[in-house]
Amino acid sequence: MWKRATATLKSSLSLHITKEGSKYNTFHCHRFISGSPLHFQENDVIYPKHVDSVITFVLGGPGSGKGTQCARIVETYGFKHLSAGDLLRKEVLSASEYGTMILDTIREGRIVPSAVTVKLILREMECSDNHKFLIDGFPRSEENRIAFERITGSEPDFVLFFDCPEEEMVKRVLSRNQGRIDDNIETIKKRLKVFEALNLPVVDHYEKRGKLHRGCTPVGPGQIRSENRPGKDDNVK
Ligand SMILES: Nc1ncnc2c1ncn2[C@@H]1O[C@H](COP(=O)(O)OP(=O)(O)O)[C@@H](O)[C@H]1O
Ligand SMILES: O=c1ccn([C@@H]2O[C@H](COP(=O)(O)OP(=O)(O)O)[C@@H](O)[C@H]2O)c(=O)[nH]1
Ligand SMILES: [Mg+2]
Repeated sequence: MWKRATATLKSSLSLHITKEGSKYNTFHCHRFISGSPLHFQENDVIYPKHVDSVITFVLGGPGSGKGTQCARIVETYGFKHLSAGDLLRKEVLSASEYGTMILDTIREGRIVPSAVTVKLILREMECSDNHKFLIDGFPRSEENRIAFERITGSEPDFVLFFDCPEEEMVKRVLSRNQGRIDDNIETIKKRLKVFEALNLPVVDHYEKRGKLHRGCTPVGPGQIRSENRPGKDDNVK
């Protein structure tokens, strides 16, 4: 799966690179400059369809290896990696009016309101010179997905889904050692429930749209195994 997914990414990339007259990063979101408050109007569309960025959503349960694989994709393909969780944690550390709400939500393993998360993602996209984005850990619910698609007026080009046995995810999160407030057994149990109830419907949605590329990462650090070739481990690089 991995080679297929990256080959598709690569060919899409060269298509985009050779497309004449493309205008990357010409987001019509000057209202949303870095540091601005996180307010949306009901009918805001701030990322019009004609913009030629490559958007890849990276989904999977807590500890499935999203962040790890994103770092490798960045090394190899030069995408800009945007981790929704990292952006939310950064917002907590800033003087944001939403800091307390975000922290409480993360502590309880729930999902932050879509308007806040979408705004943080778009703010980063706007500031980047890159036109290829890996959006890691978002959308986490159908509500997230619908909000992103409504506000940006676009769908992702690809969706990568890292499948991993629950037991392995729990083991990895408990030994992650990043000092995260939600990496404890109580919160993990809640996150896994939320993942199943709210995130898997997003995965199903993109599978039906033919955009989903599945992989699994239960085989050791930095490795990924293709579900199409069981037993044949495949280094990402
Ligand atoms: N294939 C793998 N095998 C074993 N451990 C892994 C693998 N991929 C990632 N890890 C480790 O598991 C933990 C969670 O990985 P991470 O990439 O942060 O997952 P996610 O972003 O999906 O929560 C990290 O400590 C990471 O080093
Ligand atoms: O789009 C998002 C991404 C993350 N989160 C919150 O941030 C936490 C940590 O997310 P992250 O992606 O960092 O966790 P991971 O899956 O990588 O362990 C989640 O459990 C949610 O509470 C959220 O509300 N919306
Ligand atoms: Mg992560």
